[in-house]
This record gives sequence, C-alpha cells and structure tokens, in this order.
Amino acid sequence: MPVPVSNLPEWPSSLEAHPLLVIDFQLLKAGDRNEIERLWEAGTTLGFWYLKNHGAEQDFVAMWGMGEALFNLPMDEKIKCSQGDEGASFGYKAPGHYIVDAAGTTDPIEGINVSKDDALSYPRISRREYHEVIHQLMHPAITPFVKKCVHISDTMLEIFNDKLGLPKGALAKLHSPDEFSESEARTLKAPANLAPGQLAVGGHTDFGTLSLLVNNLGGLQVLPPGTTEWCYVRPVPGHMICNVGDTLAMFSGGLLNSNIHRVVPPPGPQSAHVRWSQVYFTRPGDSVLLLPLLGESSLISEAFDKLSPEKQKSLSPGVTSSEWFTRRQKNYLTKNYKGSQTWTANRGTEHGRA
Ligand SMILES: O=C(O)CCC(=O)C(=O)O
Ligand SMILES: [Fe+2]
Repeated sequence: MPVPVSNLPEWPSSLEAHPLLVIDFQLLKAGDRNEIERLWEAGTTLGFWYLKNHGAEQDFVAMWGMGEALFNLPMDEKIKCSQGDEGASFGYKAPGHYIVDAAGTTDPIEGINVSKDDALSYPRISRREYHEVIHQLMHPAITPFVKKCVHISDTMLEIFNDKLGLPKGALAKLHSPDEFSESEARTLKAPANLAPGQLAVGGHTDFGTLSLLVNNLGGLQVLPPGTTEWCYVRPVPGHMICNVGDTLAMFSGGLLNSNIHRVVPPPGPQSAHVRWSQVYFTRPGDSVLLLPLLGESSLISEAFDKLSPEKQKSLSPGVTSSEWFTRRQKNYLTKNYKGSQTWTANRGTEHGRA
C-alpha cells in the first residue's frame, strides 16, 4: 500500500500553529536580495522556515516508499542492518531503540538512516551495507533524493556563509564532498493512535548543520526562544520545513539559532493515521572541529563576545564533528540508559530546555 500523502484529515481548524516564514527556493537561487534577507531573518530568529519551489516533492514521497518496503519485512530481516549500539546512526532503527526523556521512556517509532556517502557512491559501499531492499532502491529513490537535498542545502549554506561575513566557501569547506560525514537521509514511521502526549521523538536540537524535512501529518512542535509552551508546526503541502542545527549555531557564534523541537502524536483526527516523516541532515566532515569561526568573520566574533560565558561554552565544544555526533547518538540508546545522566549526556545546545 503506498504511503498516504493525500486524503488525510485536515489540520484541526481551531488549532493554532506557529507561523514560519515561507522562503522561495527559486528566488534564493536567482539571488533575490529580499528573499535572502528573509532567509537570514528566519535563520537568526526561530531557526525554522518553510521552503517552497524546491522541486524535490516527489523525491520525498519516493523515500517513504523505500521506508515502507523495508519496514514491511519481518523484524529478523530488517534488524540485520540495525544501526547497533555503538553510536552509529546509519542503518535500521527498531521501535524502542531510543529514549525520549530523562526518565528513560522508550520511543515508539521505526526508522532507517542511509548515509549520504553510501547514497552517492553506490554500488560502491562507503560506510556500510544495508538490506538488499534498500540497495535495490538506492539508484531509483535514495541517490536522487540525496543529490537534490545536497544541492538545496549547499545553496542555503552559501547564502548563510555570505551573510555571516565569512570568506567565500568557508562553510562549504567544512562540508566538503571529499570527506566522509554523518550526513544522512532519515525515514521515520510513527504508528497510528499513540497515547495523547506520548513522545515519538523527545525534545532535542538537531546534531548537524541544516535539516530538510517533510512530514505527511502534524506532530512536530517547537519551543520558541524565551517561551515555555510547545507550538505545533503545521505541514504545508509542497513545502519543506528547514531548520538550523547545532553545528551551524556553533560555526556562526550563535547568530544562527538551533531551536529545540520534538514530535508528539498528530493533532485531532490526524492521530488515527500512521505518520511518516522524511529528513535530510547536512553535517560537517567527520574531522571538522566544532568551534565558532571567530577568526574568519568580525560579525561572528562580535556576536560571540556578547554571549554569556555559559552560552559561549555550549557553542565551543572543541571536539570533532564525528565525536560530537557519536556521543549524542550513543546516549540516546535504550540499551545504554543508566539513569537521567544518560539523557544529560546526549544533549546538544538545548541549554537545559528539555
Ligand atoms: O518527524 C519530524 O517531524 C521531525 C523529526 C526530527 O526532529 C528528527 O529526526 O530530528
Ligand atoms: Fe530534529
């Protein structure tokens, strides 16, 4: 059965969603000044925005088809390409594999993460082998999806690079196609009829640089800066939801905001349906040191100087991208849970907000 993308219940009319700026990808590509300013505004405030006219709509739907083909297999088949317990992300993730809070509550969702490096080098294996079902869908679905997302992400990254006052290509160099990274495509499936309030994905900031997301139903929520109330982000057909992650917040000295978010059951009558989401995560090269780019832009160093020592510290971990990623990932695993300190150990730049 194909993954449903239409004929799903409407957004409940009485339910408010957080407004996001709508950015037109074609205008960004054309160098439209006004659109570039609007992207900058979105990145430096909530750090979330809609992106329209991106041309990847069908590629996202094709990835759900890939997820469905894998998730329909018996558990003993799909678990063969499990991401394991050592802090690797690429591979199959069974329901309950992650914790969603400090109490160690387990998650209800199923997922598959495919490495960008594998998607682009296939049939050569760069990072790991997956289930045969995935290998067969690499060229028809996964590789085109990753290529389009890399292009979209690179375009926005170049704009942020220039707006941050960095030398040409500075951010691109930290995301070089010549180095392996933890960049990946993630397909998630949450079952229908979750208990009200049950967390599908616990509150977190994204580990990497930029995230491109499409979901078929609501459930994503953000905790806007300076507030204590979670707000829904409404999926809009044809629009991606894009957001800044921790490593871009770090490179930019906090000018760009990696905002905390989570996933709860879809609202109202949508909760009776299976929820699919598809993300592409851009992350720095594995050996890249995570520090603000103070020496490369006076804008960044001046902004960083104004931050509290605590915030400065959280934006300057000084570890490599791969160390940052593995530490966070490992401490999400139910198998590694030893108490609330395990949750603390998986935190990024949330600053204690969840
Ligand atoms: O499913 C969603 O809407 C968001 C998922 C998410 O935040 C993530 O995987 O990092
Ligand atoms: Fe996320």
